[in-house]
Amino acid sequence: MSGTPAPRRGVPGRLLCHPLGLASALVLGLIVLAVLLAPVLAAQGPGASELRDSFRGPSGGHPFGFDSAGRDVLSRLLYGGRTTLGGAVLSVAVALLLGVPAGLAAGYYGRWFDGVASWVSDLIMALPAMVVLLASRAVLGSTAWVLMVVLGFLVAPAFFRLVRGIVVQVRGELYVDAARVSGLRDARIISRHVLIVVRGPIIIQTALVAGVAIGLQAGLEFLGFGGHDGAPTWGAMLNEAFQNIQRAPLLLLWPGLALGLTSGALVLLAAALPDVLEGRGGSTGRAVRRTAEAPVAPEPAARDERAALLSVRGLAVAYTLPDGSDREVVHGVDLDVRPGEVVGLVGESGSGKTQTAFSVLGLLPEGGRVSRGSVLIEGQEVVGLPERRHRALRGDVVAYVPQEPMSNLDPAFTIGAQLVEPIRCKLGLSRKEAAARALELLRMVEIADPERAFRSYPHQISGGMAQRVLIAGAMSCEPRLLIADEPTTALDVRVQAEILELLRRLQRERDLGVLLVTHNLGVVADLCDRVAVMREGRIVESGTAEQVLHAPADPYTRGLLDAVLDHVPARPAWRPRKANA
Ligand SMILES: Nc1ncnc2c1ncn2[C@@H]1O[C@H](COP(=O)(O)OP(=O)(O)OP(=O)(O)O)[C@@H](O)[C@H]1O
Repeated sequence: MSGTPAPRRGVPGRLLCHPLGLASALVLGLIVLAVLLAPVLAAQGPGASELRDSFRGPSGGHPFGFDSAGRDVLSRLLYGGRTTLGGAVLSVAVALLLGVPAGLAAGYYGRWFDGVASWVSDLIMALPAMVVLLASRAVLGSTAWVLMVVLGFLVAPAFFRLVRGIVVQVRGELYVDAARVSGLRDARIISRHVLIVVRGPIIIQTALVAGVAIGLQAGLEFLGFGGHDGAPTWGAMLNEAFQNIQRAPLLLLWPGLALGLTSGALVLLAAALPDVLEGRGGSTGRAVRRTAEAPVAPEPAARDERAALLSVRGLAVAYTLPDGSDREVVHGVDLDVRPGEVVGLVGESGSGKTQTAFSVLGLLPEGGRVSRGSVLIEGQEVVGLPERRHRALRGDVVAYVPQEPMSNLDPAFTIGAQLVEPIRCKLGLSRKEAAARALELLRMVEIADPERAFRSYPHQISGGMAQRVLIAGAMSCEPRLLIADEPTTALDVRVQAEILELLRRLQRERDLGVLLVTHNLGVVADLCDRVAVMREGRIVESGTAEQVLHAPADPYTRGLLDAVLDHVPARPAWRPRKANA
């Protein structure tokens, strides 16, 4: 293995490199610090009032002036922040305590607990939060902290759903099975393998829920239902200021600003956290995960021979293992796809086909990176390309059709919603235009009733239809290169043939270049112009489909072809042992 991986920054380091994350964290940090230091920073106590100071404007020691009762506005803002932010922290804590363990247990164990917990969660989510809060105020009394606990209870399903959804996916991962097989207890598996996956989304959700909690709490207080027994809060200050809006409109500004800044900073922080937690974005080190080394420039002579659409030279992919060492899984792959050409990448399981395809897409899993080599897409080097620019290529120039259609569709959204969103995002169309385009795409992939499919959820359609939907999604931005990773493996034979026919038609009509990852030599013979055979991370043979399938040069390719069962005679019918004797 050549080269050492660049050191990976920690989360604080990555936050410092992310302008949006840094700005929002700074604003939040300053607000929290000011609120915590209220006794030091405030000119007087929050309740200290002098009637002769009523509505007095800003002055030296009182930069925000005085309210209707002659109380210092800045002091009340600082002390009020303690109650407002404290209430949000309490709500979030209750929501985390209820939602996360329940989501972990429901997702991991499933069965009756999942059914009951999901039902309760749906029920709570269906309740109108403001009405429940008003009703609980009437029943439980007007203590604000009690209301915040109720609010935590109401937002707990947000955590439950998030955690459960992720855990259900993780539960089926091979590494979780392996941990089970190796005898690890459930608690250990959850803490070691599952929590690590959900912690990022939980942190992001926490920032969002805190913003919602602050907004709801302020809304209640603004309506006069807060119940902090005279203690200042930003919502109550808004309420008081609103009553005097004619006399001193400026009084509305300060609590409004405090609420707006805090909620805005929380939302922006939540938007930045995915990049920060996954090590994307930022001004430096953004491609650390994917490319630890500067790409090796291709030889000038080789560059001339490189294909116009996709050209891979000397590609190596390495993973950093938990003990810090590196394991190279793809060792110097060369591959070309020209416009209008279908290239099959074949090889047995584990030979490195998917890793090669993911390197082109810039989607290597966590821990994996292109350790050397070059990948040109339409002449543009993508090894070392910042994630933002690589993302721009995905969909527009290169699209991907995955292996398991069902698990690649989000069960929570209709097919239409899942097609429309990326179309809007990538093509900048309005919702209506994007919906029309999605229907056109569904028609293009020969779905019999496109309107119905558009309205359906993934569980309401068949596997073959789901694969057509994914092909429709892949074609939405008219890509020039399609990477299809075992697109028919999960389907029955008849549907396989239909999907292959569809791919063939689209490829021909649009002059698409296709990289078809497969272990099925029948599919290769059916569809591919050229074939590259992979074994243990290396291309052992490549050539036209005719050459490779009919006159294989490498013993490994011959072995693969010999393993095809076409000419093997069927076993004789089973007969009872007695009859055999
Ligand atoms: N996240 C990972 N961490 C470490 N090694 C990995 C990881 N993912 C894949 N590998 C290794 O990379 C090698 C190539 O895997 P790859 O998924 O590319 O195989 P494949 O040829 O696509 O097989 P299949 O047809 O089964 O998908 C395998 O040895 C695998 O163990």
